[in-house]
Amino acid sequence: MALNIGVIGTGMIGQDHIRRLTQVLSGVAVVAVTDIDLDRARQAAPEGAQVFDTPKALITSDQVEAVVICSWGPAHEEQLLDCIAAGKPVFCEKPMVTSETAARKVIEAEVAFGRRLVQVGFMRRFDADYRRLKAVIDGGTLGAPLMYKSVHRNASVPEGLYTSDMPLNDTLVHDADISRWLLSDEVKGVEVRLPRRSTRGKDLRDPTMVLLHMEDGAIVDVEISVNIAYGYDIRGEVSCEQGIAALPNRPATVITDQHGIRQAIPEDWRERFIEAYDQEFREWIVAAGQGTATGPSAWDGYAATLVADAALRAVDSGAYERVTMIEKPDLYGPKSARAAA
Ligand SMILES: NC(=O)c1ccc[n+]([C@@H]2O[C@H](COP(=O)([O-])OP(=O)(O)OC[C@H]3O[C@@H](n4cnc5c(N)ncnc54)[C@H](O)[C@@H]3O)[C@@H](O)[C@H]2O)c1
Ligand SMILES: O[C@H]1[C@H](O)[C@@H](O)[C@H](O)[C@@H](O)[C@H]1O
Repeated sequence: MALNIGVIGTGMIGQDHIRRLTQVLSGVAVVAVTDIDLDRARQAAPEGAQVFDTPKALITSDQVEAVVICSWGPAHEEQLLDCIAAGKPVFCEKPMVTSETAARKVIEAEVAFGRRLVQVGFMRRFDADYRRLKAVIDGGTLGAPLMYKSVHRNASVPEGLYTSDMPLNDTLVHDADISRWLLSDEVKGVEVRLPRRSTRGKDLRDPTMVLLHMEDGAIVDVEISVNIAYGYDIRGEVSCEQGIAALPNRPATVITDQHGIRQAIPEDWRERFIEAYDQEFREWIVAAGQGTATGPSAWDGYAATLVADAALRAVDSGAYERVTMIEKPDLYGPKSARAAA
């Protein structure tokens, strides 16, 4: 029997996830959709799916067994809390929420419910290249990780919708999460450096350099550009005591013509992480079918939110900003990040 899903938010990624849930993956059916733009929801609705007027009506509908949230970050808190109140497994796109207070409310609600329901859309953890990179680090043959370089480049971001805090509370959250996961460690402090602005970014603070200080002493340098023009370029290199481990270049057809010899670069996240998104949903469908969630948790969403908040403070203060986490509830596994890895 297929798991009946309701999708909230039918913009770019909502439509892409509806495509994979209806055309790529099995064991699942999209039976309901909603968006504040109801016309967009109607256009995106797969055949036979009901269009709901509000997220709450969709979440509480008897037809819907599990929910996928693809609305804007600031809307996630209320929708997540409604899913938890309804006891329904929920996949929530990153950022889980956009403030520490909201993140703690989600954690408190899930802990009170007593079972994991939330998976956050940190798809890099499902990417085969990142998984192989982590296996090398965890294998220990290169010794302890000392530094990690995370390069995060978007060709462009939607003007007007992508606002000045978003390099830190929408884009950086991926690098924060993947750093914690790859290094099996928590972030204890954040610094931000602002280079000369790109004129392509107009009013945006772009590019941005962020230093994440990890508990074990490793330092991550994150280089974010959200208007780099040439494509979606994600790089990662871990520098260890006895060697370097890096993400490979993505294989792409080698084109030779009058302009030279070249390989195409993905246009955006949909292309670069297509297999990773498929895999994150394969794993989500299995867990949601059992009434729970695995994968990146509300705790991971909380941790990334704290890093984003600290980075935003660091922009204002120009100083090192500490990240202070609450004690990890048992629901989210071992207290130490290393034991949890
Ligand atoms: N994991 C990834 O790589 C990845 C990639 C893209 C986007 N995202 C995340 O997915 C979310 C959506 O991004 P997008 O690029 O699809 O944006 P988008 O603007 O294209 O789509 C968002 C949609 O949500 C709708 N919406 C906003 N608030 C709503 C509300 N309160 N209730 C119902 N509908 C609402 C909007 O009308 C819009 O149709 C964001 O949180 C973004 O950070 C993640
Ligand atoms: O919402 C998107 C998405 O998360 C992409 O993966 C990221 O590269 C972008 O910077 C962000 O705006």
